[in-house]
Amino acid sequence: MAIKDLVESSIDENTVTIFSKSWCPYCKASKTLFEREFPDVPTKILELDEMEEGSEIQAYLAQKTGQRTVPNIFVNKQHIGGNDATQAAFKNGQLKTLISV
Ligand SMILES: N[C@@H](CCC(=O)N[C@@H](CS)C(=O)NCC(=O)O)C(=O)O
Repeated sequence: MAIKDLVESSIDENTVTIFSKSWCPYCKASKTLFEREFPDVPTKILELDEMEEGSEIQAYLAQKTGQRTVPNIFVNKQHIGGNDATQAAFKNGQLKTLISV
């Protein structure tokens, strides 16, 4: 599958999509937040460091979102951003609202 299709289908087919790296502490914090607060919400986690196409996916995401770092998180097809943005969106209630859409 082309990189663009892989990324776009992941975003389209899951309520929450987290582009992550397995060793990344910010990614761990975001994954823990979704596991704890939204355990029943369909969530796709792609560990880019464990995928052959990981670097290409990261490059495509940078082009698509302007964000080069992981985690790079989407909720209901909307780009949220990294861990800082995700934690802030949780605290102010936006994350719950977006998930419920
Ligand atoms: N403030 C960012 C920090 C993200 C960050 O620094 N991520 C590191 C990994 S822990 C990263 O993406 N480094 C570049 C890379 O791995 O290519 C956030 O909240 O998401």
